[in-house]
Amino acid sequence: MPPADAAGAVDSGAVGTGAGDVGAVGAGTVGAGAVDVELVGVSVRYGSAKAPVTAVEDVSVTVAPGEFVVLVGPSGCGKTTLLRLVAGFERPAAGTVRVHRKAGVVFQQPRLFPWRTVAGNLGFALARHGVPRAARAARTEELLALVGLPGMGGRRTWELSGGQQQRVAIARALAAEPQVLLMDEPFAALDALTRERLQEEVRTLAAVTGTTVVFVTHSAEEAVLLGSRVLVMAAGPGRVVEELAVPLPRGPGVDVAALRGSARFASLRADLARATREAAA
Ligand SMILES: Nc1ncnc2c1ncn2[C@@H]1O[C@H](COP(=O)(O)OP(=O)(O)OP(=O)(O)O)[C@@H](O)[C@H]1O
Repeated sequence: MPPADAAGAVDSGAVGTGAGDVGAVGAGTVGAGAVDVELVGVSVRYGSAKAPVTAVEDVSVTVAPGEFVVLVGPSGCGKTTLLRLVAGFERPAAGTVRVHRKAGVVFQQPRLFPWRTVAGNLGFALARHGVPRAARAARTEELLALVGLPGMGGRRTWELSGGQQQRVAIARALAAEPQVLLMDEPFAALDALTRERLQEEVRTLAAVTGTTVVFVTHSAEEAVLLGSRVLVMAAGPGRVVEELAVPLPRGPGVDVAALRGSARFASLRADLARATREAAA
């Protein structure tokens, strides 16, 4: 992801358009049929005209409001490329990308401003989002409470653990009140315990707030735990080859530890592992 996006938020309903596509969609509206994200026949090419690399080819995906869609697949199959398209950081060579509501991005690395405090980082994002100065302190506290860091606004970012920094990055993305959260392997750099905690928090947060999430991971366990739907991709060129619905319970009352240990969870994870093995073959 480009450093220019260090603040981690996409300010408007991002729309990438390619050759022969249709027009833009404004932020803050939900299109007919209640779709938040639409990719139709999308291809992305990198490289030069003489030596093009087709990163993804003819991908069509729709994401409904409140869905938690996870992209999995082997390295190089185009997961990040699809997320970057939705974020508006890439333009398709063919096909259409429409994002009907405001999107925010969380990267693998927190990318916080080290010269600002935690509150300073969030205040910057709130200011960019147009929140008046007088309202920023209260909103900062609300965001910190939401990600499990109440009262931590005065801390320097380099005083925080990796997990705490990533929580701040999630709070920063939430500062713009996105209805669509785009998360690119956000927990990949964290230790196993912190990762599990944040998985549970994001799972609950998405269910409670109704936020739509598109999430990239390499982990079948993470995909099944978080996703209401998992899209399995294959490489060469990148494409979606299988889709798995995950009918597991969600929301604040769910015992996620028990869920992880359940036979149903194990069976879904095995189904996904088989599908990703086949995709990589
Ligand atoms: N800026 C770029 N220039 C040239 N090729 C690129 C660029 N970005 C990605 N690619 C190529 O596009 C393809 C898809 O890359 P992408 O990063 O989307 O895959 P990925 O599934 O997210 O991979 P990983 O799981 O390793 O992060 C790869 O072949 C990659 O080498």
